[in-house]
Amino acid sequence: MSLTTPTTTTAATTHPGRGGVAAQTDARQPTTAQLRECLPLVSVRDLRVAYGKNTPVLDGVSLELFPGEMVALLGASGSGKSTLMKSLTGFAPISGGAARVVGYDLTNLRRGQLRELRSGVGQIFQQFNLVGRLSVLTNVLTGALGSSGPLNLVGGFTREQRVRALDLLDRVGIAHKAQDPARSLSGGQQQRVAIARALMQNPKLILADEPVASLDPAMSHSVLELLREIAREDGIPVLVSLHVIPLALQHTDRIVGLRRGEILIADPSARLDAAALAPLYDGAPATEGAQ
Ligand SMILES: Nc1ncnc2c1ncn2[C@@H]1O[C@H](COP(=O)(O)OP(=O)(O)OP(=O)(O)O)[C@@H](O)[C@H]1O
Repeated sequence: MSLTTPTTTTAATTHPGRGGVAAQTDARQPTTAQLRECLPLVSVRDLRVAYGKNTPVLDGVSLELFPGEMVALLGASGSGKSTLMKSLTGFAPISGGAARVVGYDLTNLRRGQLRELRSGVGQIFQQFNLVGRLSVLTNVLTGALGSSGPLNLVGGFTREQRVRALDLLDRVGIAHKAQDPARSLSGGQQQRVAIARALMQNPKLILADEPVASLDPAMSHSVLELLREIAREDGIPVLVSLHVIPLALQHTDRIVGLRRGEILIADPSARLDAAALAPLYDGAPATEGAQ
């Protein structure tokens, strides 16, 4: 199926948080059923992660991510959200279960495959992780290093890479800042640079660990909208951990809720509300947030 030319309407475009406006369907978006026809790009079964000899941080977690969907990972502090994200790129120790990520079997990687896997996964972090003294353009270009080798930063990037990086900056709305040092940008702009850098990798999957935790409400909405647009237009699944429930309800297709290392909730966002998500936080409404 083509994710760029779907013809039917979808309930996955519901935005329950937008002033109570009734769901609008968008004929350009793929339906959930269409997405499910694709093979999952992430398939995790009964995943168990334990640091050393400690009690497992994740125990029996199963999860699939399909092309084009944006999925929120919710849960109280310490529930295992970052650990789950890290485990998908081999940064957390898997001690049981099965995990297949963008075609690689994480429990049975051959030599060199971990680097290949990581180069196919775009990662977005709360603190943007840009090199502040380097230009915005160079920061985006560094996204190409995983596939073309570290010497390129010294030897220079190709004209094609520069054109692509500028196109990506245009796409995220900050091409006019291309030559500015990254540190001179606002937090929201820096996160857009980080997203452009991730796209420079030609990722098959994007993992965004609390990408809006340092941003004001308006910026949070616009960054999440950008990520959702990328998921849909490029067919890239985006897994995003969030602490603000209304943002998750408004901007994602599905919500996966962790409590103490186990999945408690896994439902389309349109079928959930703050009350349904309260058990993730042992009933405390602390994370409903004001955004
Ligand atoms: N490298 C590590 N070594 C040992 N324990 C760890 C390590 N990383 C995380 N943990 C533990 O794993 C548990 C889950 O942590 P994790 O960071 O995944 O939670 P989280 O849901 O992302 O939390 P937060 O929302 O606060 O970021 C915590 O008890 C934490 O102390």
